[in-house]
Amino acid sequence: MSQATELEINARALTQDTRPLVLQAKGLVKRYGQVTALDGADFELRAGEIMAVIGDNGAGKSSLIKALSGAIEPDSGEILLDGQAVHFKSPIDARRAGIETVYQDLAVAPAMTIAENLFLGREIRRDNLLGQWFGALDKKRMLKDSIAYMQELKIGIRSMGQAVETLSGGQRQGVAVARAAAFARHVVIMDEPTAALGVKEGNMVLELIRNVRDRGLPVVLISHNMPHVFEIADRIHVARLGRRAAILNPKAITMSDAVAVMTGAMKPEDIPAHWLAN
Ligand SMILES: Nc1ncnc2c1ncn2[C@@H]1O[C@H](COP(=O)(O)OP(=O)(O)OP(=O)(O)O)[C@@H](O)[C@H]1O
Repeated sequence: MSQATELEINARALTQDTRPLVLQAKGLVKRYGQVTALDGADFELRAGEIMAVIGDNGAGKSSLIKALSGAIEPDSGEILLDGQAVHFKSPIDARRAGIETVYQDLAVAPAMTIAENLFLGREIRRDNLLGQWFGALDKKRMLKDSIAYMQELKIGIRSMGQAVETLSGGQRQGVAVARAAAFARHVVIMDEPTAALGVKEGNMVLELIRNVRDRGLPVVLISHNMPHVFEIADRIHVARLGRRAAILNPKAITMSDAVAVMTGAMKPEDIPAHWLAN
């Protein structure tokens, strides 16, 4: 082994990330007839990080995220949450396990208020006979909790009683992110959360994603927007041909380096060691 390589390996070992793995996938395979969407895909997410997932069209990003969030069942491979094997048969299973997903097409109910949206499907019942027998809702408590969540995430919305349809795109996305952050116990997955937004609104959502991470929830962020990825990601998972081509360190590379790995212009075996994240 050359001295340089040995030094590089030692330097990497010294800075090895020791934060626990929250979510992990090993060798996921998913076939649709003749098409192999996932071809032995690995994935990892550590506590306290934002992991961006990038890849060309058809690279298997959505299939990976769907497997992690219970929307599809892989044909083979393993998913581990906090080191324990999990088998999600539906998105409800993943939610119960503490994984919340925010989809691109905004799963908010426009005619309902912000507070109602935050608690949609998880309403708090009154802690008395009316609640127990007739399912009466504790609206006061939900309103109070909504205000607290939105303040914690620094989302500036004046009234929680406002219908979501009266909000801007960025604010709506904020409601969807806040809901996920409020209920996720382990992981928040976001599929292109800034795709439909203008510059200012996109930046607001990026700030929100940082707040979610800083509150202690690791985030998986699928995005085609390279500047956003480089602005916010701690590490970058590159999906290619149904596999993980590399985990890159955004602080050590340029956007065109990432694109080279994404497109295959840079082969995984040729990637310089200093481009890689621990
Ligand atoms: N339900 C499905 N039926 C058949 N083929 C599918 C299905 N879902 C995905 N595929 C195929 O699997 C491959 C990977 O798709 P996937 O959507 O995971 O990629 P992606 O990286 O998210 O792409 P994009 O950026 O275009 O959304 C593609 O060739 C796609 O056509």
